[in-house]
Amino acid sequence: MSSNVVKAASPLASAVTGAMELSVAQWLLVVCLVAFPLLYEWSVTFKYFCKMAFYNGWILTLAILAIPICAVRGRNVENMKVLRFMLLHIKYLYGIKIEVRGWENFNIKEPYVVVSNHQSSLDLLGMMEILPGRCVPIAKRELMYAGTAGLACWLAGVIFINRKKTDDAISVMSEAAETMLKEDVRVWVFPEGTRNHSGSLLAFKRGAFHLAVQAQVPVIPVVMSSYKDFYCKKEKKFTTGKCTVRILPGVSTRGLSPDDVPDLTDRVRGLMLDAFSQMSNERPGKEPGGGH
Ligand SMILES: CCCCCCCCCCCCCC(=O)SCCNC(=O)CCNC(=O)[C@H](O)C(C)(C)COP(=O)(O)OP(=O)(O)OC[C@H]1O[C@@H](n2cnc3c(N)ncnc32)[C@H](O)[C@@H]1OP(=O)(O)O
Ligand SMILES: CCCCCCCC/C=C\CCCCCCCC(=O)OC[C@@H](O)COP(=O)(O)O
Repeated sequence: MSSNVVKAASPLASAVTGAMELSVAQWLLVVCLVAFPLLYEWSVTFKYFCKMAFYNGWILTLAILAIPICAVRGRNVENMKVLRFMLLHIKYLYGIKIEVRGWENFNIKEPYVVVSNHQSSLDLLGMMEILPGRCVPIAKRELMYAGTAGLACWLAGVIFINRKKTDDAISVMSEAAETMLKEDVRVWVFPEGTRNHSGSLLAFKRGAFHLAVQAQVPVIPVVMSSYKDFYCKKEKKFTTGKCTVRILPGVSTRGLSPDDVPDLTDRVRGLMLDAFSQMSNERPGKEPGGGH
């Protein structure tokens, strides 16, 4: 009888002894494996940091794959296609539905300058969704030093500007005007010049419009709807959601001179602000015609 009791208790006993034999590192692993999913579901903030860390980490990792493919061509705008195809799936990983309107406005053979609003690094998703052929973004110089992503950007012909040195930035953009025409390249600029998640548009810098006037090419405004429903840096919120990207009709710059740039800038910003407000009113749960 007593030997039976000993036998019955032995699996439990050996499990307890086994558990006690776990090293500190193994215990930590067990706690992490249990705590991580619980915390992820329970804390909106924890989820936000995990999703942002993975977003950046995944881009840096994808860049490792992109670099050797792009290196075959050397620094070349055609490499932008490689980056685009590498990044297109991220919206599925994050459950972000992107609806595009106005594709027909990109049906222009000649080069043009795309200007779009800049809410966060997530803009990369909307940008890659619609990026036209032979189109490169203008980016702050700091991005060039973002490890593998910086190198991939350089190989894809991204134009880097030093925002701290206006003269340098202007001369890089003047060079870009020549390259656009000589090499049939389109340029994507964020005229707000920095990320802005205030729910509106900042004042526009004029570089993009000088560029378009110098090259005498149209400006095509692109507006991405507010991410407010699924992403907010301040509240540390990042859920799934929907974003609408609208490509507006091109604005001609033919015959315009540098003196017309302020007016052109205001006109394009006005068009984009109208579209942005309209799209904010269309957000699910909002009455059409209601406020933001
Ligand atoms: C797999 C791996 C994938 C990796 C990811 C890949 C994707 C990466 C995507 C990356 C996305 C990254 C996204 C990003 O990184 S966004 C951040 C970087 N982008 C920008 O900043 C672009 C927008 N900025 C501008 O256009 C600015 O105007 C610049 C930078 C040019 C100067 O700004 P600054 O603040 O220094 O000066 P200012 O604007 O007060 O201008 C001063 C005066 O100069 C005049 N002026 C301006 N321009 C020109 C010109 N061309 N010819 C003649 N004149 C010109 C202008 O009218 C003004 O005069 P006035 O009017 O007051 O008399
Ligand atoms: C070994 C070195 C590791 C470095 C790690 C760097 C982490 C960065 C990782 C991945 C890069 C992701 C590419 C995201 C591209 C979007 C860039 C972006 O949105 O830049 C912001 C810029 O428009 C405006 O800048 P500010 O709002 O003025 O600030």
